[in-house]
Amino acid sequence: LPHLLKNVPEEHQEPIKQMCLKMMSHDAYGKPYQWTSRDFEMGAPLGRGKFGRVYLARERHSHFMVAMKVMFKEELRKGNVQRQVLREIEIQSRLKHPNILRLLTWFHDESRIYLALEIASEGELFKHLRNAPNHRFDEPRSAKYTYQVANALNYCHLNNVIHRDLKPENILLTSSDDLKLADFGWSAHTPHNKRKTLCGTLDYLPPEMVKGEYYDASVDQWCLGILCYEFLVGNPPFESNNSEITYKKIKHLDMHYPSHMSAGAKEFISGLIRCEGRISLVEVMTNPWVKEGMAIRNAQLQQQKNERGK
Ligand SMILES: CCc1cccc(CC)c1NC(=O)n1cc2c(c1)/C(=N\C(=O)c1ccc(N3CCN(C)CC3)cc1)N=N2
Repeated sequence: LPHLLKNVPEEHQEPIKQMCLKMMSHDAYGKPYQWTSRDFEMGAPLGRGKFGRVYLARERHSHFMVAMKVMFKEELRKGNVQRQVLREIEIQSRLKHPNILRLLTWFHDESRIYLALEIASEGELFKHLRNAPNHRFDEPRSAKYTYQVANALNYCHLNNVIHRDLKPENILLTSSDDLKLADFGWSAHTPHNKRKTLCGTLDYLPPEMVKGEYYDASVDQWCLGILCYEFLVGNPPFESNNSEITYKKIKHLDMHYPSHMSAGAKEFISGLIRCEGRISLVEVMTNPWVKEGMAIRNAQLQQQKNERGK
């Protein structure tokens, strides 16, 4: 709760506490309060994914705002993804971290499943990447976001979860320029040595997955390297319009660094995009290029805030 309240002005904190007490409350028989869609007023649509739509919604009594993700059971059954959604719910409801989108509660009726999620008011990160000058972020901004994703992934690994589907489309941005890892549909509990059915974008797949070999949590370090490269360059390093070529490039680490990239960034990324001996997530968070970049980004934002405040 404290981290949810951190950005909330004093006078609004009480209704939120009431709502959270209701969430954690139990009736006389110890049964937790059962939420239904009637507890919420549905608002503007925020976005849509393959299996769901997300709307702004407001809890009737506390006026607490949530992002309500609505999925149709029939669609999930047809797409054969019910198990994934249940795993997403089970995993995301347990994870509590400032850079992981909170699943506040969930419920269902005869035809739909509802996930009441934390709001990220700046939406999908990849839209900000595409709209940035030259379709790429500067090094301080890329370093800060890389730090925050590493922090979230490290927390996941400490909780025996690997995300496995890291990409800009699955990351949301808040109004305080913080990232939120969302969409744990492909996450899994470690140790997880089963083969993963290939799906989604190939650009982020590590060599061990491309070759169908066994893999461990370090796949998330590889994906973090690809993500950081995409922040800095605007596209992932092995991208091509032919999946066979993408596979080959991944297997042979056939990539190049554009001239605008600093030596610190290149050296950092090459510590992640490699077959063996990827640097750990803690080493990512203590890397000089990452730490200095993050400090510069936060100082720039503070400067902008002071300017606005004048
Ligand atoms: C159902 C949608 C879906 C499917 C699959 C995976 C995911 C996670 C990324 C999701 N989204 C999801 O779960 N989401 C959970 C969420 C969430 C999505 C969200 N915000 C937005 O989607 C959003 C979009 C655009 C936006 N504006 C666009 C125009 N700008 C000028 C101002 C800002 C502002 C907010 N907050 N919590």
